[in-house]
Amino acid sequence: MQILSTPDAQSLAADLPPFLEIDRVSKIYPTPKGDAVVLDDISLTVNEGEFICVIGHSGCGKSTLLDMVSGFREPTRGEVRLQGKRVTRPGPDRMVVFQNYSLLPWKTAYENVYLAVNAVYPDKSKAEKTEIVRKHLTMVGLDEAANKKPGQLSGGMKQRVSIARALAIYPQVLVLDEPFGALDAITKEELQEELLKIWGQHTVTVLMITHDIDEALFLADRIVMMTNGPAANIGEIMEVPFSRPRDRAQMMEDPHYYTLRNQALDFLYGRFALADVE
Ligand SMILES: Nc1ncnc2c1ncn2[C@@H]1O[C@H](COP(=O)(O)OP(=O)(O)OP(=O)(O)O)[C@@H](O)[C@H]1O
Repeated sequence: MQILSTPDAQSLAADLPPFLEIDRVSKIYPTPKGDAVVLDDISLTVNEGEFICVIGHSGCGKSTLLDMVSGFREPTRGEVRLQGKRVTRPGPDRMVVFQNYSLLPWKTAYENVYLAVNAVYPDKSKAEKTEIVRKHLTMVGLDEAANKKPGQLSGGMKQRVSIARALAIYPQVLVLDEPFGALDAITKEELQEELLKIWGQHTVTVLMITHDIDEALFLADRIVMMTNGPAANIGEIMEVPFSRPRDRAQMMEDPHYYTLRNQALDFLYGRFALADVE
């Protein structure tokens, strides 16, 4: 506040590009039956440090959209910019956590994280890299399991390793593609709380796909609700007004919670319900 009160600082802030911009992005896949327009003219601006959840029916193009932020796919039209710089390929400033963990099965939890840190920070000393790995495994509560391989870990523990690995790179943006979709309800709630704690400690902007409205309401600052494909777009953006740190029980006692929940349900199962498929 103080800093922005000087005219110079004000004009500096005004000159800065938005943190993350999805600017009139469309994605068209060529198919044997002709071009398939999956996403049509999507625009979204995300502030630094925001937590965004994206919801929408299966196949509407959520992964395609976030893949264009992570750089795994290129927009057919439009562009994604991070701090004014066009995204054209994956990079360590944007880390992704998938539902299926994608850990190397023959490496321990420690080694999985170390490999990523070593690949991005080859010039750091071994002691520094070890410190980063240890710190992030501790952060996700995995000190004890550091020397176990993925096959010896539960689904929740594997996802903790994936999150530690992504954050150990110190990305600016963390893309989470249904990270808790395969977990049981209790583990999922535990990991949601840990994710919020970690997000509070790191300066990281999160974009997360979920099918779970309660998860989105608990985690997000804004929920981006997508219309159905083909040619999907953003149908509505819901601001989630609950203060942080959030307390799940307290939130669920707030009548406003149910108003928002019903609004999201109405969007998905009323206005944008999927037609019955034969
Ligand atoms: N490489 C590709 N070529 C052609 N079509 C594709 C390709 N990749 C994805 N699609 C199609 O694009 C559409 C959107 O897929 P996408 O995986 O982005 O959806 P989604 O909303 O993430 O789905 P889900 O919630 O089931 O993961 C789907 O109809 C899918 O079949």
